[in-house]
Parts: sequence; structure tokens; C-alpha cells
Amino acid sequence: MAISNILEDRKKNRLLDVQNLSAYLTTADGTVKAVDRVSFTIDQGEIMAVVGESGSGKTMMISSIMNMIPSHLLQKLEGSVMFQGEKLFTLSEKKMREIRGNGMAMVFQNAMTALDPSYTIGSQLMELLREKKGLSSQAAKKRSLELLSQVGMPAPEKMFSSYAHRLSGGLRQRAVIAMALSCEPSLIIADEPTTALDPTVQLQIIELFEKINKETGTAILLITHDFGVVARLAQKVAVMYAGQIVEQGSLEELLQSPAHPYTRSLLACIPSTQWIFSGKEKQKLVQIEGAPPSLAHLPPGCHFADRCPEVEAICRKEKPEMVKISHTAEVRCWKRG
Ligand SMILES: Nc1ncnc2c1ncn2[C@@H]1O[C@H](COP(=O)(O)OP(=O)(O)OP(=O)(O)O)[C@@H](O)[C@H]1O
Repeated sequence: MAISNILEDRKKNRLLDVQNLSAYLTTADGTVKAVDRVSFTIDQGEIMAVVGESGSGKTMMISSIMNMIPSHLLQKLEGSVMFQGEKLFTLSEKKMREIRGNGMAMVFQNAMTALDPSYTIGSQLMELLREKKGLSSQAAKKRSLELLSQVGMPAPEKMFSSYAHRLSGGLRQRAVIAMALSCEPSLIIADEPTTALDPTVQLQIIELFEKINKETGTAILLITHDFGVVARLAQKVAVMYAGQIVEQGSLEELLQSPAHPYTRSLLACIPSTQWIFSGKEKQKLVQIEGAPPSLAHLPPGCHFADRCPEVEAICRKEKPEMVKISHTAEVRCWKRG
């Protein structure tokens, strides 16, 4: 096949294309760049994980993609986000709402933020299906029960009539995933979907995401700080630090030959990823020494310089740019540039 045809085929498969995305926030410490020139792509059906410590900008990055940063916080967005061939930042709020409710669906860490305690799970699902899919009450009820069974709810009829606060954390998260699936999205954005759950339930939810991806071809952008989850689910991975992607590549490249000292430190913090495959009790994580820099007072050179075991003079003076180190991998580090 000619190169031009291969490239054309690739473009057809492209679901999300984020280029040089930056988000400036207004904070008590002044303006901070919480997302700093982030670029990545997700193809149809692909699972990508974004990993990084608390405060590295993962949530702000997805909120920027969906144009959902609260207006009192957001100063400006830069860069471009293409989703299914549409430039998101140029769309009207009405069109953007349609995309959020149809093309992309969100699953949050805390299922209760997405569920209304005063309505049953069934009535919330039916409401969505009537509104987004235009289904009649009868069809919406039938589809709701199918969705509850698809996400592995035991006794779907009983769950249909249950209130969220009566369910366990794992069942609530399944209900939220059923709601996300109700609009048949091409992309699910899941922000720490398993963090609040205990290890056995975490494993079940991860297996559910795997099943959904296989059965429906829905792409998943998964935000996590847990490499165990990444190793189990993702095909490709981006590592964030202080607002920037510092390394990205395929899962194999990242786990087998991590190029950035920060990725290596994160991996060294995991005693074993076995728990996520076995559902056994997770071992306590070792922390990387030191803390990420304040975004209001970033160092002049590499953001990781102060904590880096391999730091050299140039790292403290000049900011490294992203450089390609293989066909699919990139790293932001002077020692690899
Ligand atoms: N409400 C806010 N007010 C001021 N600054 C904020 C606010 N939310 C986020 N930020 C800034 O944006 C940065 C990135 O935050 P973000 O929530 O995206 O991190 P995260 O990687 O998702 O962390 P976590 O894993 O804890 O959810 C923070 O370090 C902070 O400087």
C-alpha cells in the first residue's frame, strides 16, 4: 500500500487529535499554566492512559478538552482539539453540549457526582435515553435493563428500582458506566474511575472497561495515578508532570524502556503490578522523594530538575522540548534529546 494511502487510513481512524493544548488558570497565586502544550492522539477503539502524581494537570487537561473548566478559573485556552473531525473550540456551547452528551462520555472517581440521590437508577437512565436517543418510555425501559445487564449489574430489574445511596461503591460505578454507555459514545473519558474502590472491586471495574472496549469498540481515555491500572488496560500511555507531558509511547515501550527519569521513578514506586491482575490486596506505594514544583513558581529549566537523580547543569537552565525517540515514543528530557 502506498504511504499516502496508509496516512489517509490513519486519519480516518483518528478520533481525538489534541495539539499544543494549554490552559491558563486564574489562581490566588496569579496566572498558572496548568496544561502546557499537550499533544496526543487517540484512534477509534484505542485505550490511552494519562498518568502522573496529584496536581500534575490530568483533570485540567481533560476539562480543557471538553471545554469544561469553570469560567471563574479559566483565563484562556490555546491550541486545538479535533474530535471526530470537528474543531471543538470553535463550536457553539449548544453543539459542544451535544458532543459531551453523545460522542464523549465522562466517568468520574466519585460516582455520586453523576447520580441524583432522589431518583432511582432506572429513572435516571430512562430520562437520558428519552432525551438523548429520543426513545419512548417502553423502549427506554427495555434499553435501560439491557445496559444494566451489560455493565454486569446483578438482578438488573432490582437495580433499576434502586436509589444510588443504597448501592455499594462498585455498583454505583457500574450504574455511572451504564449511563455513559446510554449515549453510545465513541470515547469514554474516565477520571480515576477506580481510585475510591477497594482492590477486588477495582479489578472488576477495570475488567468491565476491557469488556466494553472489546464489545463496543469504544475508545477510552483513562486518567489515573496507578501504573497497575495502566498496565492492565492501556495500549498507550502519556506521563504528565507539572502540566506537561514528559513522555509518551506504547505501553510496552513505557514499561520496558522508560526514557524519562520521572517515568522511571514512578515505575520504581510500584512494588508489583500483580495485584491488578489477581485482585489481591494492593501493596502500599512508595512515594518519589520531594514534591512537584508550584505552577506559580516553576524553575527556569526542566520542571523535574529538583527531584531528578540524573540532573545536569543544562537541566536547571533550559527547558527541554519533546523529542521523538522511536516511531511512537517521545520524551522531554535533555539527556535523551
Ligand atoms: N480550583 C482550582 N483553583 C486553583 N488552581 C487549581 C484548581 N484546580 C486545579 N488547579 C491547578 O491546576 C493544577 C492541576 O490540577 P489537576 O486537578 O488537573 O491535577 P491532577 O493531576 O488531576 O491531580 P489529582 O490526581 O489530584 O486529581 C494544580 O496543581 C493547581 O495548580
